[in-house]
Amino acid sequence: MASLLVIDDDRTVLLLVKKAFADSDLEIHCASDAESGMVALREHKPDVLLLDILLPEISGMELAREIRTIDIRLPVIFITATNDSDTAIEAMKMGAYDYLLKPLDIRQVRTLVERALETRRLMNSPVRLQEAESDSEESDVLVGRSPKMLEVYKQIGRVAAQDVTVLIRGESGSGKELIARALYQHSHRNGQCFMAVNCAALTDTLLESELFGHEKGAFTGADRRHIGRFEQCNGGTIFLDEVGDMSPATQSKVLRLLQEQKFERVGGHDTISVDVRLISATNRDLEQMIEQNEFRLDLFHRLNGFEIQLPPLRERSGDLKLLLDHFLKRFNTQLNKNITSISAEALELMEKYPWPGNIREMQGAVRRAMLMATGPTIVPELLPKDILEYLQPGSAPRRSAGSRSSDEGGSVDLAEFLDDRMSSGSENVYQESLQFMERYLLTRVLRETQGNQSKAALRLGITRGSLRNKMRELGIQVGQVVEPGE
Ligand SMILES: Nc1ncnc2c1ncn2[C@@H]1O[C@H](COP(=O)(O)OP(=O)(O)OP(=O)(O)O)[C@@H](O)[C@H]1O
Repeated sequence: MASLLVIDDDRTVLLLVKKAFADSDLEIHCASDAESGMVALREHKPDVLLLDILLPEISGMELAREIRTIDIRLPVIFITATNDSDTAIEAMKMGAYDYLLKPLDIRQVRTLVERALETRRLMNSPVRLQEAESDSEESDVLVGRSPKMLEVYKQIGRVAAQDVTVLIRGESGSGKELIARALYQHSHRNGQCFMAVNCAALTDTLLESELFGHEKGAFTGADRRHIGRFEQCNGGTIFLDEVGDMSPATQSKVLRLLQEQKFERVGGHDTISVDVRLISATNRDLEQMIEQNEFRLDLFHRLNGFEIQLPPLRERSGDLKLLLDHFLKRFNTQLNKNITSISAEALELMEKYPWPGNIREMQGAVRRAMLMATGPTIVPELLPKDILEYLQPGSAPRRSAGSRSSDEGGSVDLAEFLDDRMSSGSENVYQESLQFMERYLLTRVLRETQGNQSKAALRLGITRGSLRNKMRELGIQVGQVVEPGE
């Protein structure tokens, strides 16, 4: 379980932080002075530290320096009451993750701590190349021993320790982020920060500010100075995912950063120098984008100090079975299941399917099949429709009135459904569960009444109109069969 340590003598801060994470399972430890803070740090080994810059006996900055000798990767967020830029700059230069101004804003605390936790996770969970059979829960494993993946591993080994930019190319879901993390972990910067930014996930303005930061008042809503990722990650490694999605303005700024290691915050005049290694990734055809003037050729050359081409899953001969075993093992533990095998037919279908979404798609398919399985074996019916339809169009099993499936909400599957929603991080579990149960209830009663809606409404004790509305809302159709709809 992730944990947070707060070192601050101000009780209102401690209370606010506790309130901010009251609904989460984040473990929170508090200390009100440097000495007990150090004891708590050694004892609890937190993932993120919130540290008051003005402690009674020793300044937070000095304490942070000491802490870095114990855990150099610990993201430290300073809490300060003064909005003077010197303190902020000094803190950032020391390698602080970010800083928060008093009075604290609960949402800001939450967002920043969550981001810092994600950074910590990326830095700390090692990516192992799969050599042995063993699987450790703590690390992400790059599974695969196909000749093409062995070539990728060799390339990682060749380039990781060199301080050059790396461009990872490959289809969506093929593992580009895992490769970036493996490069980082095998580099000499592995004691420093690693941050991942998805360029496609943010609007142009937000991305520029996310990467380079902004000054207070730079644009509407910029109510304080924001330190960008490049500044936060000085000395470390930044992974720019979907790099083909940057606007021309951001492309120019990243180019200058790569040429001179310098930039200005949005709306700022000070030039900031940083030393960051850039790893980027894309699934887009950058050469074509260059021809169409959508991507800068000079930036392409700068990003492409070394290129790693990640093959799609369908070209990794033999790896599908290894990945399957890996996911079975992982999800059996996560879902508390005991699925031990896959039928020959289901394996054949999976081997023939081209997996356009690559490993991410396959991982999702295996997880879903395992959630739905009631026996120890994965059989074709448990695979997604796309896979069944690919080889035998029209063959995806229709769920007849007599069949039971988890989509129908069989009561025995409610626990599994909840497992799925909770582990997916859904924040709408109540509504989703109600719908799941309603779908089960309605399909079950309609089946009993052979699709007769008047009789079903009577049995349910609701009006025909309400039943019809509910059926429409839940996508339940009554024909020859009663189908729950997807
Ligand atoms: N070789 C592999 N072995 C085990 N798991 C893998 C492997 N490759 C990818 N995965 C898993 O598949 C999922 C997708 O991987 P990842 O996010 O690295 O892909 P990506 O290429 O960066 O995707 P996108 O293009 O959408 O950003 C992740 O959960 C990752 O852990």
